[in-house]
Amino acid sequence: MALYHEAADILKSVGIRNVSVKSLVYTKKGWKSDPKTLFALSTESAKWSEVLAEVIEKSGILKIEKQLTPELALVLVHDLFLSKRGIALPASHGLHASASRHKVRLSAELTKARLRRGCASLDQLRTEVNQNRSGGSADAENQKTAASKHPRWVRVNTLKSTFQDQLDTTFAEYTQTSDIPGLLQASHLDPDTKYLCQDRHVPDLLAISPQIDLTTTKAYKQGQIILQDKASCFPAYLLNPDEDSGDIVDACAAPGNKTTHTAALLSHSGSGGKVVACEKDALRSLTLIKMTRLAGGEKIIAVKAKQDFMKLDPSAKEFANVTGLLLDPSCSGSGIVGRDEGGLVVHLPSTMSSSEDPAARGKKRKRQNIKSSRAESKTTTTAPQEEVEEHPALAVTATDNGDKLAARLENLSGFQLRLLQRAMSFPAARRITYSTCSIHAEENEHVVVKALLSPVARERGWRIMSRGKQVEGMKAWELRGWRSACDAVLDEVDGEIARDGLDASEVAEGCIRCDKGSGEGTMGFFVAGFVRDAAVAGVSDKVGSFADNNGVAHKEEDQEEWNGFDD
Ligand SMILES: C[S@@+](CC[C@H](N)C(=O)[O-])C[C@H]1O[C@@H](n2cnc3c(N)ncnc32)[C@H](O)[C@@H]1O
Repeated sequence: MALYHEAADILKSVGIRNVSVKSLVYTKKGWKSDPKTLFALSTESAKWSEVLAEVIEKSGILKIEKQLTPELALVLVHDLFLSKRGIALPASHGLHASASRHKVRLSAELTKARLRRGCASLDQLRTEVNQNRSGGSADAENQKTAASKHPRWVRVNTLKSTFQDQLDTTFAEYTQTSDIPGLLQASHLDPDTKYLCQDRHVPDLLAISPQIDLTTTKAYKQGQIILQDKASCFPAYLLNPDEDSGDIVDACAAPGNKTTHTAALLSHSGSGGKVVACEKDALRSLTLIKMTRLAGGEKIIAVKAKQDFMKLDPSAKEFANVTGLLLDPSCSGSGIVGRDEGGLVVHLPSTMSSSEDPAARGKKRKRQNIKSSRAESKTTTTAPQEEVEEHPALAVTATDNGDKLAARLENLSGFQLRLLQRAMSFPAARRITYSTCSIHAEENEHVVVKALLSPVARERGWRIMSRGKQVEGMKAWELRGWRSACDAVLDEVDGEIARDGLDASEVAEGCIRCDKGSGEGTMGFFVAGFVRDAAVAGVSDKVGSFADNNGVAHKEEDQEEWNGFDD
């Protein structure tokens, strides 16, 4: 029966790829299981995962039942104890047996987990779980701490509403708090009261108590509010469209959070410019179109669906008025913490690594996705609630060893650098923002410095947008780029290429970082801005190929297909 395998796949995606259960179940066609049943099992198992992960881990069944991935164990154990009908498979089925033959041991662990949480009965535990208050053990407490550091971020979509309107309607019953730690503490102590906090850096942004689900509200359904992590709002805000802006290209746009944010800012700038939103992936292009419509952005956003940004011709007439570009390419996703958009966190029981268990290594598994899940699912993650969909195939995982990680990061940063250099070749461009939801310097400061040293940047006069020239909220943001990471690239190229007056500390100070798990309540993120003078913009260029740092020309056809991790 496919139900358990499919639910396990969904939990894996929620945990690793930061996609919501709802969008996974209802946007993908071809599930063998009934979508309603699949949604219910996945959601309930995720809700119970904090308790069940503890139960499964302590029972040790993953060491015995090699065919069980942590996700499969979660959904089976969920139904074994918590579903009225039990496991919906014949008792003789292998999956049924792999869980039920450990029923006594699992049941004992469930009782202990319940007692650790001070619950006299399973019904009481159920109430606690439903109220998202099931933390109890040290492990669970650690995981809960991570989750509780993330409020739910809400951007008011000013294409459709105003901040004040939303305060007066959707958030009328909320109690205001002055900062994020205050919001999280109040939400923890008093989970029945709704709290909010107006953001002090980004306009039209607010944080609310993590346990609140806004996806059922009218404002959410009508696109008046968008669930978007604070850090993810930085790129459009840093780009700072003003009355002199022309058009803005969003190079890697889907699902469209930053596109619609840019469109809102541009429309209020009074410039009359439009946003050209480019997305290579066909399926994600559909999401982008949907989000554009929902956000009321059809008039100002021109979607280029299934369009590879590298294949645009920057010198084409249609881009003659492009003064800004927002580049938010696929990345390792190492800054993402994986919470479902409905507020769900998937906690997975840990298991032996393949190196500890040679028998598990070469064992042929029936399904490709199950093959990789054991290793990958060792991470338990919590996360932002924005609309996200990813291609996780090449995402960096917690289990990547040093060499593998370095190779992946090198591959990714090469791709990111090529996109950035291409952005720099738009003739009338004066501002670019480059961002990733990665914490790795290779994808961040290294790309920035290499881009600044590249021929296209030098010929066209691109500089880092210094902190002093940034929009107020970004200037005020304290966490900046890593100077040592900028130095590392400059030291490497020293002697080969002149530094061209690049000052590592100025570049690092211009870069903006967000730490996941900090008191700011954001995911891990990086953004940098590039500027050049209006007088320099307009210089024509030989487009279609440009030299990299080593003088090697990259032609469009050379651009490697990349399916990294996309937020
Ligand atoms: C990090 S996501 C963008 C998230 C988006 N900016 C948002 O905030 O909603 C990266 C996106 O870039 C797309 N992409 C990757 N390479 C591309 C390329 N060469 N041209 C256009 N889109 C590309 C991916 O398919 C993915 O949808």
